[in-house]
Amino acid sequence: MPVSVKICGLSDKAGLEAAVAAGARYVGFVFFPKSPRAVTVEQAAALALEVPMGIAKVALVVDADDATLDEIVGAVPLDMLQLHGRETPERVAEIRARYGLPVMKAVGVASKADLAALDSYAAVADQILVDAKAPAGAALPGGNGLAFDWRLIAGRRWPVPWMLAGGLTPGNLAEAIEKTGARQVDVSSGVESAPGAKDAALVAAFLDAARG
Ligand SMILES: O=C(O)c1ccccc1NCC(=O)[C@H](O)[C@H](O)COP(=O)(O)O
Repeated sequence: MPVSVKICGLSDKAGLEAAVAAGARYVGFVFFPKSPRAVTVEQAAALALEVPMGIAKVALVVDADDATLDEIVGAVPLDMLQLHGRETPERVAEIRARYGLPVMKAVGVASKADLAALDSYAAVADQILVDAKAPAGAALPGGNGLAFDWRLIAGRRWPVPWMLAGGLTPGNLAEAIEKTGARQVDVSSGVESAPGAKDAALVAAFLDAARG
């Protein structure tokens, strides 16, 4: 079975077209103003209209309040919310109930101590994103192009679908899949020529690597 790919941090039509042409299963829009990949609600709404049926449109938010989420969900046709901040399991459940959209909770992993959180979130979210933990003081809570030690999650499984993220590239994807058993993967920096600029050739190479 092929590995499903999410291309995150799409902010222009060219990047989106590259992800669609290459065969991405999910496309992600980042609603975090400090990010080089940030989109406005208007930009995301326009991009979302270009996404063919069958490709899930994911809004990535960081500790968003209800007013912010109301605005995004009201304007952008979405298939999933990705929570990439310090949202508690209770807040995850609240957002899921309020918007009626599947919710994927990102959990940062740097050491064994971080693994318990994956179980807690897997009990309330529709999917979990197993990502590298952002370094202390990092400007961004994700999208830093850093990998974690994949051996930490080797053989681990959760009761919901999960995605592997963090520092994936066309060059290391095969090893990451082999070591973790991931059936879904998420990438942003590893398919960019500069922060925020998706590179069509790298996107295609990443999807090729996912197909094995
Ligand atoms: O990409 C961002 O700028 C970003 C900002 C704030 C929170 C999360 C962000 N990105 C998350 C991702 O793109 C991915 O879900 C994941 O962290 C993998 O990123 P990368 O290591 O760059 O492939």
